[in-house]
Amino acid sequence: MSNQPVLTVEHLALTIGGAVIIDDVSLSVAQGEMLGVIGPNGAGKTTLFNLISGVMTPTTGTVSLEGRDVTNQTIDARARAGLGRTFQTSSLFPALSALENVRLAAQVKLGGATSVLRFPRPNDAASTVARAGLEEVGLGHHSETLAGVLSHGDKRKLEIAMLLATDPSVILLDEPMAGVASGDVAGLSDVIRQVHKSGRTVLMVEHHMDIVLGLVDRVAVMHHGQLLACDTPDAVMADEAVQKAYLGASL
Ligand SMILES: Nc1ncnc2c1ncn2[C@@H]1O[C@H](COP(=O)(O)OP(=O)(O)OP(=O)(O)O)[C@@H](O)[C@H]1O
Repeated sequence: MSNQPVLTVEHLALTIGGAVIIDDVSLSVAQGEMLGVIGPNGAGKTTLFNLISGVMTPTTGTVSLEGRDVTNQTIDARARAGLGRTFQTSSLFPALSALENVRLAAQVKLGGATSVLRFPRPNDAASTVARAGLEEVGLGHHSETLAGVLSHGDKRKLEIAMLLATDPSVILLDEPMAGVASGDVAGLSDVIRQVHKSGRTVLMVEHHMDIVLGLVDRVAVMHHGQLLACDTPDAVMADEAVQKAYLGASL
């Protein structure tokens, strides 16, 4: 991990119909860092991801990627600049195989027409990238399995493989453990750990506190649209304001 910030948000704010959703949030994430984003329901975590990824435009403030202001850039332009994102809801094509799903994502990155071929040439560039992505998330043995019949845990891994096929330098994971059976959580967090270890910068919204605290370098705590704390897991756990935000629940 270097100290060079790869993602910076400064004085980010979003007001909708008079309601303040995000309130003056500033933070920066270093190259190769893994940052967890936690906070009670409705705290603004997903909205923060929406502002970073370009799904929403802030009322004020800026988002910069590798020192370049991308605040007014489209989602696609940010993706081309190296920002990748998963959503809380699944973004898979259930009737296509795991390999075909990742292959489509790879085709988008490689350029040219996207097409779904039942028998793609096995060694074209997109297939090669897709197979590597599936191997990286431990789904190599499921390449011909239809995405729709995979377990929730494997679907999440497949979404990560699709993201990897677009070769992002910064990855936003929005509640990757949502809906995943408890027995699959450890395997999925191993995959996320590996993705991070391979040098990518990762931001992750996650409600499973034990998972977050065990994976990340720092934790950002959102509360009522504000950034309450952003520090190491130990420092955040000891922070009184954070404890209060969780209504006295022990973290
Ligand atoms: N487009 C919108 N219009 C109006 N209010 C919105 C909009 N998007 C989000 N909000 C409100 O902003 C607040 C923050 O929502 P957000 O989904 O970012 O919270 P969250 O921390 O991700 O919550 P959760 O953990 O439940 O997913 C909520 O009160 C939500 O109702």
